[in-house]
Amino acid sequence: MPKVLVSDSIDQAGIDILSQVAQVDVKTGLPAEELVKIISEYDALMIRSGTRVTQEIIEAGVQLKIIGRAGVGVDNVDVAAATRAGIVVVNSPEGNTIAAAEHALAMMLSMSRHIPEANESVKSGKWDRKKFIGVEVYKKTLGIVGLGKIGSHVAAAAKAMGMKLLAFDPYISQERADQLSCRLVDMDILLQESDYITLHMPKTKETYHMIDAKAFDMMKPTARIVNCARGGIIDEAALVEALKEGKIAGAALDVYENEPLEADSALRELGQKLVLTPHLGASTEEAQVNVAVDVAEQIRDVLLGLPARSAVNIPGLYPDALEKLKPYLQLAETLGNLVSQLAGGRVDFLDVRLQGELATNNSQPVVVASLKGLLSQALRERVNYVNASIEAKERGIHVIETRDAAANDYTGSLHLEAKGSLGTHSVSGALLGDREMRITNIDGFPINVPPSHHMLFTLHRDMPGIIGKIGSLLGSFNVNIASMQVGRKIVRGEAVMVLSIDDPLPEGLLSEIMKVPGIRDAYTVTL
Ligand SMILES: NC(=O)c1ccc[n+]([C@@H]2O[C@H](COP(=O)([O-])OP(=O)(O)OC[C@H]3O[C@@H](n4cnc5c(N)ncnc54)[C@H](O)[C@@H]3O)[C@@H](O)[C@H]2O)c1
Ligand SMILES: O=C(O)CC[C@@H](O)C(=O)O
Repeated sequence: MPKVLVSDSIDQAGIDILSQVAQVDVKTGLPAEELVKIISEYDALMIRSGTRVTQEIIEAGVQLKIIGRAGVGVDNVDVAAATRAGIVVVNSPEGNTIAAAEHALAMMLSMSRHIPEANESVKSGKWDRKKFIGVEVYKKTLGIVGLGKIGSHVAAAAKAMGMKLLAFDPYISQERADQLSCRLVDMDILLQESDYITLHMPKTKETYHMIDAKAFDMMKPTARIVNCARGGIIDEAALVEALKEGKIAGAALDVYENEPLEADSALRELGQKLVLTPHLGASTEEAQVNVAVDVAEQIRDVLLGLPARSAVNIPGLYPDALEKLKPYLQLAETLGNLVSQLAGGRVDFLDVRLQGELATNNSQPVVVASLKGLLSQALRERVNYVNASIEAKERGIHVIETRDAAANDYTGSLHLEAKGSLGTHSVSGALLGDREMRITNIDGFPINVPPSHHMLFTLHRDMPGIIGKIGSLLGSFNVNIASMQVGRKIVRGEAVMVLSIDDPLPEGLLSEIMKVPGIRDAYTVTL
């Protein structure tokens, strides 16, 4: 039975799903050194934001097949290292959207009405009403940075509260912004015109310290900022200064550069102007069930050999889409493997031509499968759907993808051309009746053969007697021919012969074949 380690607290609904297929060990709060020591026993790791999955942990996880992040942000996982190691990383992109959006709104309102301090004051026996005069959000301008899933929900709710909306998101269309009633502006305008600013983008090189001293200088002295996205987007030292100097009126933070927030952080000293919560954006009962179930189901599926629907490092596929694509994936792997054996050496360019229905659907996995097949000769079981693209890139293989939606004789077909150190070779293939694979072309010669485990290909001159000679030669070495086909472009010109044979060619037979008059080349392939 596979083993799953759950290293952060996860809703029981997720544990129940995992327990159907695996032994589940829940060990929360492990120090990194301890995790490195035990991870080699596990096939899957399930985390929230509390565990940092470093390269060291990934390298120690020799059995790991999947890392599941019960939440959105995977910035606590070294995804590049996981990809290199062929480990799928999955998340739950939508499970906590509403929870995080509602938390941002709650922060905005509680900051505006001094709810944390008023609550503390009443509980300490006071009845102070003058101290807690707040401000309304109605008719105020809200600047939303990052108009993705959470930002969009915030926009809809804020609009309903009567706020005017600005948005900055370099990757969002004008049309989407219009749908959400947001005026798409550049960041400087958003900083200058907003009464409230709420951050909902990922932490990237681009967004790290995006809100720095310069940004605070541009903001209104009455402005308030909320960060329920990621620590590090706001420069905390600059925020402390901006609040102390009255450059802005208030801030509310759920996330921090270092979590847990240091006990002596200057942020803890800022009183009423700053509302702090300990990364609670996703902490609702509903969201915790959503993310736990979403990620546990994906871990279960991957352990059962099925694909994950929200993998961040491979193209995700829903089961029905996969069911349709599966025979093509097999075809692509077979053709990739075949063309690499025909190429016989280093491949520098792989031209992947998708035709018919393959050109119109989400066929990125077919390209990945072609690369997996191509690299399988060199890397064997080390190459998989997760790392095939990265391995190809690291080997300097340029992939050119072309699509032609016009159907030929088949509903969908695939053509691979490999250019390498020993020349150029190409293969085409298609499916017969949805499932049966056919090789339909080799190096420009039309054929129609099912791939088989052992195959012999010859390039020869199309002339009488040659097929008989090859047949007798194989018979004299006791090699049984399962099927044989010849493909030619013109009569008595060049031709290819493709033989499916029951066993590998015995030693010495290939050189005998090469001696047959008219044979230009001969090679064996194992698929
Ligand atoms: N506090 C929490 O507990 C909590 C919970 C859930 C999500 N989050 C965080 O909230 C953030 C948003 O999550 P989401 O689900 O909405 O993600 P999303 O991918 O749906 O949206 C992110 C948006 O940010 C935009 N963006 C990227 N770079 C940008 C840039 N330089 N400037 C402006 N916009 C940029 C993207 O175009 C996208 O529209 C993430 O950082 C996520 O980790 C936090
Ligand atoms: O695990 C959590 O509670 C936080 C999750 C949140 O930060 C996310 O990115 O989904």
